[in-house]
Amino acid sequence: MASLKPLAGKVCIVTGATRGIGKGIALQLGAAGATVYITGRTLKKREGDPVGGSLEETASEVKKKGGDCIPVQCDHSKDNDIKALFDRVSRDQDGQLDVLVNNAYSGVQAIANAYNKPFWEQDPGVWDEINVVGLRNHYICSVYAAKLMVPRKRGLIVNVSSAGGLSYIFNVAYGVGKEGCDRMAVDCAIELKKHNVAFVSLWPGAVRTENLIHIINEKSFGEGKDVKILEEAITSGETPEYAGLAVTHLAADPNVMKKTGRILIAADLGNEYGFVDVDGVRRSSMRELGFALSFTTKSPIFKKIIPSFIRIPCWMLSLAGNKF
Ligand SMILES: NC(=O)c1ccc[n+]([C@@H]2O[C@H](COP(=O)([O-])OP(=O)(O)OC[C@H]3O[C@@H](n4cnc5c(N)ncnc54)[C@H](O)[C@@H]3O)[C@@H](O)[C@H]2O)c1
Repeated sequence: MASLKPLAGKVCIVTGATRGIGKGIALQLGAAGATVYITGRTLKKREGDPVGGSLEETASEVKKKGGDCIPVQCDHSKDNDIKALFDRVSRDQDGQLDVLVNNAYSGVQAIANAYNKPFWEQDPGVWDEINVVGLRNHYICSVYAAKLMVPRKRGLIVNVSSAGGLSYIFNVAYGVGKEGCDRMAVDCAIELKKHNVAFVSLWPGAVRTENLIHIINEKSFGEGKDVKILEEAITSGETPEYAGLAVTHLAADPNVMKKTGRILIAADLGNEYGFVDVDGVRRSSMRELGFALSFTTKSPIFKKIIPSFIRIPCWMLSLAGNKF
């Protein structure tokens, strides 16, 4: 009997999947029936690691959800490791790669440590901590993925980005990196379109990852009203699997090429495809007027009184970038 799972027979790579959003995406792709290659530097569980997470643990959880998961140790700051990953997938799968999720990120702790410090007071190395894995590596992975996808005339590449690509959040190196992720999706999509390969940028909302929860417990962001609001947004935020549901629905969408070259907000995809978070919560998009006003004015009343279908159009959102 044919499998009913929507991604049966699809081959996916999720980079940086030992924990956090990468793990959430791997779990959902696996549950949807895909063969999922996951990458990271840590193969086995490390005792005493305060954040935790390993390739073996993610692979075992993906398998429990019924997916096929292949862990590949890969340091995404090393070009040779990245090339070896794509060589392996090509060899194993006879050149088939359907989905690449560029998610690996090494900057979360650095961002927290530098919170509220202007760029000139930060160690300039923070740029590399954030953008070598979080931007440069995404480009290199995309080159190798496109080499596999273009001849087969199908595929989907997703950059995991954030609203930091639109306007200032956290720090300069973060925002420039996120805007780079978004622009990479837009520009690569122009060149890939005639080959029927889609490239999008995905903005999750605040996500309660293991790493961020650890950082909050350690008080790495410091103290103060703004920190409290940030911490509340994270602790009540999306589960890491919500971004996974977004990617899974995109990967299963026969019309995904209509979305190529665009920035997609995870909660907008939840509304469009009709999914809620794995904890049962309907997530709000930053494009919902009530949500946006409540967030900017720090007053929950707008979210309560303005219906969620009243939305800010995307063209108006881009004005918040304020670059002209
Ligand atoms: N957490 C949030 O609230 C949130 C919201 C929106 C967007 N995002 C974005 O999602 C992405 C993932 O963030 P996260 O919060 O899950 O981060 P995280 O720190 O929890 O996880 C990052 C993953 O990348 C891996 N990694 C780091 N350096 C690596 C390297 N050199 N080689 C291989 N793997 C490496 C880590 O081991 C881990 O598996 C980032 O682009 C982040 O900006 C996060």
